[in-house]
Amino acid sequence: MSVLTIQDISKKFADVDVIKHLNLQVNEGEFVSILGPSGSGKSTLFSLIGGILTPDEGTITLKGEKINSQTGAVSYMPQSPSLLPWRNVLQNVLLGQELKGTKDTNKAVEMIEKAGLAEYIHSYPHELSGGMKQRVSFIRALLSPQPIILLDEPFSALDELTRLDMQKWLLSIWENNRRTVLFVTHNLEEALFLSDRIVILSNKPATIAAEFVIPFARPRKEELLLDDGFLQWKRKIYYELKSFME
Ligand SMILES: Nc1ncnc2c1ncn2[C@@H]1O[C@H](COP(=O)(O)OP(=O)(O)OP(=O)(O)O)[C@@H](O)[C@H]1O
Repeated sequence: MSVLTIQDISKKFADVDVIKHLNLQVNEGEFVSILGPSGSGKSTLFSLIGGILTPDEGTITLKGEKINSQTGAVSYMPQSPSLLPWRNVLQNVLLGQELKGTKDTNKAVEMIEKAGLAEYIHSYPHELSGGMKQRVSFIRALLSPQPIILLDEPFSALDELTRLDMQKWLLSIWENNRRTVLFVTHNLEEALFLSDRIVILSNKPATIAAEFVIPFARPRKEELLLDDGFLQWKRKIYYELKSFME
């Protein structure tokens, strides 16, 4: 069943077409990644879905309801963790639920413990590392009641090893929860490792240039990254991406 349906949306800034006639559907429990050249309109697309921007044309529908220009309908995790500095870890995790009037402290505590952050539950953001802040931010998104989570390059600021740790962690948490996720990344390997489906945006004006259903079984383990099948897929999508950058 489709959770998010984007129908024929277009967006211009001044006279420049940034998104043109873009169609995309995300199904219940699916993990879909969006890959595209820099400046192709990935963040603009997220701002449209999040209601921060209004499309010039087209419709964005969430579970059958039109959400053009509507903020708060989706759960959003930005590139840098936007934790409130005056709230501790538990209070930050509960924020998304509080805004929607549904608070489940026990579940929040359980998730924080599962994330290996039990001893930091009453710590403040300035006492956490970058990876820890991202975990808190992701748990908050995961526990928010909206039907879809948008993740905008959540690991881009992390070093390579922390990034791999975070990918493995996110995957294990997600495979146990199966929330519907739309994920933006520049990193092809990351998209392949995490996703059920990868969508490639064309250069500006952005439209869906190609789409791949990723067949690797779940749960996925780190060893997959070295598997021949994985490398073949990486090559295939790499050439597809490259053809849009030339
Ligand atoms: N508010 C705005 N006003 C004018 N132009 C804008 C605005 N926001 C974005 N753009 C332009 O729209 C295009 C797409 O930008 P966007 O940030 O969505 O791309 P992106 O794919 O997320 O880029 P990156 O991968 O580098 O983060 C760019 O050419 C950008 O300059």
